[in-house]
Amino acid sequence: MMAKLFRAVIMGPPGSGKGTISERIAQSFGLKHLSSGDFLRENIAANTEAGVLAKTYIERGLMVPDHVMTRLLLPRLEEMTRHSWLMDGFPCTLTQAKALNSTCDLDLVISLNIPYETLKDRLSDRWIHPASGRVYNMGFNPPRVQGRDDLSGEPLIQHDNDQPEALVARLRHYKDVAKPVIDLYKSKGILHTFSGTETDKIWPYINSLLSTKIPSRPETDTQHIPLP
Ligand SMILES: Nc1ncnc2c1ncn2[C@H]1C[C@H](O)[C@@H](COP(=O)(O)OP(=O)(O)OP(=O)(O)O)O1
Ligand SMILES: Nc1nc2c(ncn2[C@@H]2O[C@H](COP(=O)(O)OP(=O)(O)O)[C@@H](O)[C@H]2O)c(=O)[nH]1
Repeated sequence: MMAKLFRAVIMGPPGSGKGTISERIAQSFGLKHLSSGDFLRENIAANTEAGVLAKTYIERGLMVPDHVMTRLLLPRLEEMTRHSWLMDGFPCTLTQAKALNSTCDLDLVISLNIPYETLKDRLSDRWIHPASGRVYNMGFNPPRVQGRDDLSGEPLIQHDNDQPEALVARLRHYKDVAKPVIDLYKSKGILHTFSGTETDKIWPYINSLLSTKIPSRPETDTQHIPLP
């Protein structure tokens, strides 16, 4: 049992490997992987009031407004008093970061810095199982059966906004909104940036950093657990 709970955030542009690396961290260190996208999808599927509202933005390829995100996520994080967690996809604006700040003290922020050409190649080949958010890449981690989710066997889809035409605008938007968030975490001394073109080469550095911060594996439950 770890003496202190560990709270971390992973940031990076679309396609930088946040989800992929989060899963590895969750498996290796027992942190719960919390994903803002998964949480939104669950609220949409459950037809909650916030889910219905969020859907109207997501369907148009827009970010969900800050006040909706914070109202949805912060109460859930406050409930996670007994768990160490890694948050993927939140905060992504300064307003969200300040709101998170007032709820908990983060121990560490991982920022992924991946070249544009790499993001473009990865995303044009990203396939998603919409119900679970499980992600595949035809070269890097292909499904066992082409076009089908490994666990459910259901069809995989591609998102229009993963295609190169939409990517430039998404990246520009990410850079604009993420910069003040990154500056905030840098000023707090908790930011760690990793650059490269291959997740398998970045991973050992993240692994060894976390090994110095999290001495033992805190929980036996290694599964990805979306927020309740
Ligand atoms: N922190 C957030 N603030 C506002 N909107 C968000 C946030 N996180 C997620 N969303 C919205 C916008 C996304 O289009 C949608 C799905 O999120 P997500 O599953 O993270 O997919 P994504 O494809 O946009 O991200 P990425 O490409 O970085 O994996 O939810
Ligand atoms: N070719 C390749 N694909 C990768 C690598 N790392 C992740 N991917 C794939 O790239 C896509 C984006 O990764 P993902 O983890 O979803 O990134 P996120 O958008 O930041 O959460 C997915 O299809 C991954 O399977 C890598 O090192 N090489």
